[in-house]
Amino acid sequence: MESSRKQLVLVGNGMAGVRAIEHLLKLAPDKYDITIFGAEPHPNYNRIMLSSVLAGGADLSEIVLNDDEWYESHHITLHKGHTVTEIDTRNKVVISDGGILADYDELILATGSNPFMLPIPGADKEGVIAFRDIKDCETMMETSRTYRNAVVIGGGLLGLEAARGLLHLGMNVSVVHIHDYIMERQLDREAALMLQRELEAQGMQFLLKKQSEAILGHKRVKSLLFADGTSADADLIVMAVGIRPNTALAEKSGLSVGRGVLVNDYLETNVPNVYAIGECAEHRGIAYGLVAPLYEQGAVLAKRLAGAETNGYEGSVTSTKLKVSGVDVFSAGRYEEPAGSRALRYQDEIDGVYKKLVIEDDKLIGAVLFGDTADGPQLFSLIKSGESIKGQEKSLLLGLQGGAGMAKASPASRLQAMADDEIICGCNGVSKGAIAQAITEGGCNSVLQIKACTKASASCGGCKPLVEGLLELYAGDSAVQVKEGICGCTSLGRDEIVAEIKRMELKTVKEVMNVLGWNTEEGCSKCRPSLNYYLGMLWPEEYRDEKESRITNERYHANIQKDGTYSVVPRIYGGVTSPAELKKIAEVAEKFDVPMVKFTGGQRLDLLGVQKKDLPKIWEELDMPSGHAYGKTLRTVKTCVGSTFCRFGTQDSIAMGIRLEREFERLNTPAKVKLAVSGCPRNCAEATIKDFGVVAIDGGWELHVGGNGGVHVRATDLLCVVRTEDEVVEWARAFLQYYRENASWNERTSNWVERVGLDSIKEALADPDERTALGERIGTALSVMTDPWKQIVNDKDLRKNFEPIAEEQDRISGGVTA
Ligand SMILES: Cc1cc2nc3c(=O)[nH]c(=O)nc-3n(C[C@H](O)[C@H](O)[C@H](O)COP(=O)(O)OP(=O)(O)OC[C@H]3O[C@@H](n4cnc5c(N)ncnc54)[C@H](O)[C@@H]3O)c2cc1C
Ligand SMILES: NC(=O)c1ccc[n+]([C@@H]2O[C@H](COP(=O)([O-])OP(=O)(O)OC[C@H]3O[C@@H](n4cnc5c(N)ncnc54)[C@H](O)[C@@H]3O)[C@@H](O)[C@H]2O)c1
Ligand code: SF4
Ligand code: FES
Repeated sequence: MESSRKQLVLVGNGMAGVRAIEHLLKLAPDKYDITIFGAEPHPNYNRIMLSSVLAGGADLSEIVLNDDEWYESHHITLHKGHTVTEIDTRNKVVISDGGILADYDELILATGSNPFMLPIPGADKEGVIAFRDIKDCETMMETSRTYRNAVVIGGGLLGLEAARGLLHLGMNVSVVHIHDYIMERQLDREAALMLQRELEAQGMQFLLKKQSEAILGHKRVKSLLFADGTSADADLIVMAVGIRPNTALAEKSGLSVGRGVLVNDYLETNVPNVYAIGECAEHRGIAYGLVAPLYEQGAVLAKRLAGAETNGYEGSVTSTKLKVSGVDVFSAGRYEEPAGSRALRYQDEIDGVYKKLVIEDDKLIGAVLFGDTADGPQLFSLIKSGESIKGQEKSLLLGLQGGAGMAKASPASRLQAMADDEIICGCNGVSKGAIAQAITEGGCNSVLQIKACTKASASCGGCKPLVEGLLELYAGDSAVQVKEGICGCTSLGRDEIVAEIKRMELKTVKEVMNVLGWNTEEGCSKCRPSLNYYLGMLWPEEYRDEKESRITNERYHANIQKDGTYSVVPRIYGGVTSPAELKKIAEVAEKFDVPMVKFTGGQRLDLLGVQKKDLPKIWEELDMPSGHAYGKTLRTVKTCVGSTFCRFGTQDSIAMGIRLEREFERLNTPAKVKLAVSGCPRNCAEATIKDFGVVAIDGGWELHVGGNGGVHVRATDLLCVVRTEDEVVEWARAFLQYYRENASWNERTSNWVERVGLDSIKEALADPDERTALGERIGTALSVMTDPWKQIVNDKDLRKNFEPIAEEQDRISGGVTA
């Protein structure tokens, strides 16, 4: 039987197009058979969040907006990885590069934009990319593992967010900008200079007034040459110099195209039954590059397609917020003072606050805020409403005040006066009405619940003050301040989870998720390994470790390398080996054709480039304990030669190091733990950048904690000075157990010590009874830990996990990666 539904085809599986479909499904769920083509091999994801992924604030798996199941459950045919190459508007059919044909009654084009790539010589070299999609994000993360110098061309929103992410990844980052100050499309000079200073303090370098002329290098980029003859070293160049609406398909198909595909207030193009929305569309001369207007367009188009009444789309006023942690920047409307306007400025160089309001005919037409952006959402709503702010200008500049009238009103009465369809969360297109409904009818009583229910505040976070205001307005006393959850699956923080696991004696990951009301069925790559760790830490003797909740390296007890091979690092206590041991390692390396044998920074031998299938055989032949170079556990104890051989040495650092390594090998810890022992204050073993560092002094030992030699170098804090080797071990046991019991999963001691403060740790460990109790608990944990490779080598079933077929199954079923 032929379907009575009309055929709707969407080209472009991105934020604007899919949002329109979501609206349509609510308005007219049965009207259309829907087919979506998407050039990217992913379901619809939140492009905005790519900046957060790069900066370490989110995982790629967390940014999916509509997963494959969503398409299936709404009977949408999704062609992922298919680019539509032709539209036959006469016969109403589209054709993809893979040869798929789809008839349409109505067709939506939502093809987004292409990043603009400067057409300079060398722009096609390896290492020159844009920042637009998941692939670019992955390339940057991958590149940062091998290369040092990154150059971002373009000091706009995208360029600065990319630069911040690359800094987080440990690269040296220079931002090249063509003007004499950054973000000139959103900020005035004063705000831009304050921003630049702040970003420089974070480690970013700026090359201003630079015209890029050529990219040099053989196959891969080596440097960027400027018109003034100077150059910058570059292993990676990210171009962030603006975007161009992606109109090629529309143009080829005979649609009218200006800067974007031309549309009227109903998002109709010049060809009947063909619509365009999102960044590819041009409406009243504007092609937008932010999501809020695209969502507004999507809502109008959905009404049009559903046959519901709509006044059409009349254009949008936009606001932006830079998503860089530690920096608050907000800009809305006209910031550049057009003729006939007046500006009010407030600048506080001590606290780093700058505010500027632009006023025309007694109306607020623009605002720039730096350092204190709390009033941003309210100022933005005044800009949009166009109401008079006469007499209120100064109070608005210095902070919103109470009184009569909208401009003077308190935030609560201001929110009350807003229309229900006014958008509160621009990033996710959530209206005041939708949030109010979630609170009054949906029972949400915290910002986190509103986020889970409506997506408001889930992206840039700029609307959070408004969401909090609405919560206060509608939930009153029942509103609860909930701390940020450990991930998007729960609103509970680490301490609450650990306390509840203990109180209710929860014993499995699944049980914790069920009992504590997880909002996802399977959890995610953040909460699953965390829960696995907390359960193992709390119930060392009973808990059965869940392999599937471990990160990939821990599941295979080996570090996966960039080419998909693995590494083997046998344990060499204290870094002291013997000719016989070296011979054995050499023979194994030769026998299995190991491409590289290398000393690690922690004084161990690393066999690199090993195939997964060979891992059990290599470990069997080595017959040495695992060096645990892959896990969140004790890695190595680095030692100097100490008093046995060194003329400066006051104590036997080698013996101390070996003792500590034998004591704590295999210990599960929240994050990796590195130790070192130096035989005198010259500190050749670099103990003061380790998680637990021991430095010999005359008549005793200094114990140092919380050091880190990685991306964010941190020198240790002195915990205490002790006299004997036994005391060193006693304090090490107490410190490590206290860390195990109180830090969050994946939190290095350096971050933990900073967070909780050294004094609180000293206080907790000061009491000898408490140290003994902690020592006993770590003893229990250590007593149940076994060598993983001994176990695998002797277990036929476990060995099967390393066979190629298991590998393929694992790839298909997916797992946690980190
Ligand atoms: C890193 C980054 C951070 C950002 N941050 C913010 C922010 O904080 N706030 C904000 O408001 N905006 C932000 N933006 C901009 C925002 O992401 C875009 O405005 C928005 O994604 C545009 O939506 P769209 O659907 O029009 O285009 P897109 O999301 O780009 O979707 C278009 C899709 O169509 C596909 N496509 C193109 N041609 C074809 C074809 N012929 N056949 C099939 N598929 C095709 C493309 O592959 C793409 O997947 C950011 C953008 C980036 C890159
Ligand atoms: N937080 C946010 O809202 C956010 C974040 C990222 C991206 N975006 C959006 O994504 C789109 C792309 O962002 P964008 O920053 O690339 O675009 P943009 O057009 O806003 O900024 C590009 C910047 O590059 C500079 N530039 C141009 N040519 C240059 C050259 N040859 N050398 C050096 N600098 C040069 C420009 O002066 C400008 O400041 C925009 O629509 C933006 O709004 C928004
Ligand atoms: S730390 Fe002191 S004892 Fe150890 S090698 Fe250096 S100088 Fe010698
Ligand atoms: S405005 Fe960005 S998350 Fe709401």
